[in-house]
Amino acid sequence: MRPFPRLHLITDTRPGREPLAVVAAALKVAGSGLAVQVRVEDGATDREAYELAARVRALCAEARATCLVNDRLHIALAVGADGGHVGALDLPVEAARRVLGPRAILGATAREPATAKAAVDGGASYLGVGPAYATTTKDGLPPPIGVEGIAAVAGAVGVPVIAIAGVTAERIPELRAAGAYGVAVIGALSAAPDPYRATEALRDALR
Ligand SMILES: Cc1ncc(COP(=O)(O)OP(=O)(O)O)c(N)n1
Ligand SMILES: Cc1ncsc1CCOP(=O)(O)O
Ligand SMILES: [Mg+2]
Repeated sequence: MRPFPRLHLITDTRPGREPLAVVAAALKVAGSGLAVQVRVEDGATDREAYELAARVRALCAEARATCLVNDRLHIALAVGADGGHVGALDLPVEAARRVLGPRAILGATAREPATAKAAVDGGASYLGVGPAYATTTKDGLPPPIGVEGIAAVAGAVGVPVIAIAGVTAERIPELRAAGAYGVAVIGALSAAPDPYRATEALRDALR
């Protein structure tokens, strides 16, 4: 079985972004060390989400990388993704586990130890923990929990903690020192002038 990836790239489908080009560049660098999470804007149709997920899934399969789908678990199943990710406004973790089945990868969002433990008890196989730092990528987030918050969650659970929000290559050492297994990024790759080079920097910082 592949080791669980430490670098998670979440697709950026906002206007002007090029999610598939960014995914292709990141896969060239990180290959099986990458998980790509297909995330579309709330207003996207299921058809749009399916078409993007099917293309990402094919690119991931070629590179032996992990493919996850955010929120829309029927699309994860439809494209044969490796799993999905749910948060507080999505299916409850237990229900998500029933939908995906016992072997799928299931991520859940948590920002503090109690919800993290409940998610693991409900069947989460990894946790997306944050916001670690401030970010402009997503509106309406609660205040950042910082490396202390990451450490509190990482110390409370036995599944991989993936730190999210405002993550850069420079911040990876302190996140790893706090107990994060890996990181999830949008802007660090999607807004990079050279996503290939930016993936190299993230990958090297995670080694
Ligand atoms: C790895 C990872 N961590 C957290 C999230 C956020 O999920 P959620 O809280 O459900 O918010 P949306 O991404 O659905 O807007 C994530 N997607 N991935
Ligand atoms: C989807 C999501 N959920 C919490 S923060 C976030 C976006 C993180 O984006 P960035 O890596 O650009 O800060
Ligand atoms: Mg969600």
